[in-house]
Amino acid sequence: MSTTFGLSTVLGYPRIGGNRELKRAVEAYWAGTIDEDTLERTAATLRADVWQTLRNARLAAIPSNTFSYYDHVLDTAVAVGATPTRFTALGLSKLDTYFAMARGVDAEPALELTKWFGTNYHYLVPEIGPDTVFAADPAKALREHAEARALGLETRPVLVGPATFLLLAKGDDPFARLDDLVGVYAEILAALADAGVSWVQLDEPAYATDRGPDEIDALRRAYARLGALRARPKLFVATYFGEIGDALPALLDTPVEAIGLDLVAGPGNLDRLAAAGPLGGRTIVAGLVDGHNVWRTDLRAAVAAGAVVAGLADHVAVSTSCSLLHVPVDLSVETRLDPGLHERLAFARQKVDEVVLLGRALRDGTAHLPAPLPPPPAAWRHDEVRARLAALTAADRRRGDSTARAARQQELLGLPDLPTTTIGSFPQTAELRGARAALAAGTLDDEGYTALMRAEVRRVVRLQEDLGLDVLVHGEPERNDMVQYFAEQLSGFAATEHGWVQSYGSRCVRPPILHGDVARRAPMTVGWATFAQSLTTRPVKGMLTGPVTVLAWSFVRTDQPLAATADQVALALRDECRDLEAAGIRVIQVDEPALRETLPLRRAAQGAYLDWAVGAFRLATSGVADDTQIHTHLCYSEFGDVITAIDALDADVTSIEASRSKMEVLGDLAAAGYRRGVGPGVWDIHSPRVPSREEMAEALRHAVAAVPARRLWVNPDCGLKTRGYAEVEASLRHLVAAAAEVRAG
Ligand SMILES: Nc1nc2c(c(=O)[nH]1)N[C@@H](CNc1ccc(C(=O)N[C@@H](CCC(=O)N[C@@H](CCC(=O)N[C@@H](CCC(=O)O)C(=O)O)C(=O)O)C(=O)O)cc1)CN2
Ligand code: MET
Ligand SMILES: [Zn+2]
Repeated sequence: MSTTFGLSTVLGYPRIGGNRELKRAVEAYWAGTIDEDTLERTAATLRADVWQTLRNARLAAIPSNTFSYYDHVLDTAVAVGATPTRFTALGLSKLDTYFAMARGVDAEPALELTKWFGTNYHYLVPEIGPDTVFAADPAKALREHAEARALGLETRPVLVGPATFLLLAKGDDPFARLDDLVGVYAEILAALADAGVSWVQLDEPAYATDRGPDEIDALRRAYARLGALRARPKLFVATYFGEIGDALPALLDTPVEAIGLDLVAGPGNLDRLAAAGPLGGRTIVAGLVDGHNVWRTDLRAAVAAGAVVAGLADHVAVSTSCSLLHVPVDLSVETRLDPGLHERLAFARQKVDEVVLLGRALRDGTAHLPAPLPPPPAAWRHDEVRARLAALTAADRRRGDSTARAARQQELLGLPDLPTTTIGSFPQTAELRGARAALAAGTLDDEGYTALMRAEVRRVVRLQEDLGLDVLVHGEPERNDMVQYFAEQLSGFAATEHGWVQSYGSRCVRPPILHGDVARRAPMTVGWATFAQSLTTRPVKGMLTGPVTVLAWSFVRTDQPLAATADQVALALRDECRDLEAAGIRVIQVDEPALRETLPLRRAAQGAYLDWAVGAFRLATSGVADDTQIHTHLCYSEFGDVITAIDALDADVTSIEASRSKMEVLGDLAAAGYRRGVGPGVWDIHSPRVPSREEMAEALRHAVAAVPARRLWVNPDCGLKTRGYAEVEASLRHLVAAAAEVRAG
């Protein structure tokens, strides 16, 4: 059994498989077409593949327990016995109880799903209260460790650390339960030690966000206590996603044997380490390879940073900045990427090689490092876009007075109080996805594809007219994804063929790669919007994705400030808005669901971010006349921290996720002086449940108490693409009826 840490490691690796095998297996299990054994066999194969890949790459220290059927925070909840009684009471098998927490069942809504720090990964929020009875259940970690051992590998089990686990939980003061929870972690550590585990990784990324002195003290106490256990594995506390400030000296006060620092998102961690004084024989695990972006590492700069760490610590290991969960699996299968781009990229598999290379370079010197990259291709530069950006003035981000705009728009649109609408997408059926796959495979031509999509738009418009919705959408059938669709049409972006990344549970995305200056080649959505508008006399909402969200859900260039890149995207969208307006579209929605997601974790950096984020949105939307109504849509977050920014977007109408938080956001908006149109979602579209007319009417009555009816819109929480038609029709029928009922008073 090795007791040194090893020269190189990764904090985690993608678990979905190179071809999304996990998605297919899990969805098949849910559909009842495979049984638990078959699912379990697929999962074991995927785990073995990952371990063998890491071993073959000669990675020194290999993690385990990084696999998950749905989410690693949920796995940790299970490991500490924190399954809420409302789920244990269902009397299901262990696996089905797990999936019930993740997805809900008829009788019980799922745990809340929310953003994992600043990423597009979503975790399930543990529900912890004074009555939660913690109990150690190390079965999964033990099993994975044993599986790897059977392959001849000694691995390091990974768990979310106790402090971060509670800081992510919701309920009645979860953090007050830290002492109890640490007791359970002690039992888990003892069980792992019994099985011969020599190192455990406990992840504490919550300390990259602002934490008070009490929370930092609590971290110190927790690890002092775990460190004092007699029979335990060595402890590696991994932090990531930024600078951890005072949490570093706190951890150094404890006996933990290794500390991981993100030196990509948190370069200041290096100064902090230098100021920390003697490191007492500890291993510092230097996160030098970016786990959250796809660019190849500047190996010479990374070795230099690693050498600084080596000068401070007795032992250094090289690692990724965070888990590789957030990047695609393997670049080598991308055969259609431009060679000038391909050579600049590293996906998870390639990043493992970089980590190994860096570990060796720190030990043996830099003689064997590959040559540095040539400068980026000249064709990535777009001088016209740069000149346009340089010529912008404040007036380009300003529209007329919003109250006057609202009056003018109402005159033209003639909508009732409590107008009804949807957020954009209608169900992405197997037929639609199949048609897109056939188009890509060359078995369906452009004309055939367009005809199928138009037929779908026609169907969706008729359905909305039949349901009696007031502002219609075309349904987005032609979009594979709300970001990728635009990226595929803009210059400056590349799309991958297989570059899937887990977003939540079995749902994946293929984030495009934004490598050069962004420019619009041609209108991107006008044909679809005008086709839909030609089918109805009701207004059809044009549908675009905003600059912040395009950046957040892409892999973005790092050679210029994000603000500049966002403005380039905004200019392309500005032109699109104008073209939609010129084509007779009177309402345009520019979605910004990621506005809150990319808010910097530290308050000190938030103001500057919100300035450029709001500025880019306004640049995109201020080119239209005052009588064109601009909507925006926000979801997947708590919006308390960004309410002022929402107002500053200067959209005429904001639809916002609200059904699970019981319309709380309306009070926040009113308090911040928000006087624009608002559509708090009345239907939680993340669940297959069909809400009744009564419950939506009830939510609306709540809402009219906070917002006058003429400013209140009625809509679901988000788009309907992941739902089926049966639920969508029934729910929308109830939604329209609820609006009519509340309108009638
Ligand atoms: N980028 C992004 N991030 C987001 C969201 C979002 O919409 N987009 N929404 C929030 C929640 N996250 C989500 C992430 C993914 C999905 C989602 O539905 N993903 C789909 C894939 C969407 C897609 O890319 N579809 C493609 C490819 C579909 C596909 O799998 N095709 C089959 C073949 C088609 C067939 O015969 O069925 C294949 O490639 O094997 C298309 O429609 O063209 C999935 O995992 O199933 C939903 C929400 C937050 N973050
Ligand atoms: C994640 S926000 C989704 C907005 C988009 N217009 C849709 O309806 O799908
Ligand atoms: Zn949404």
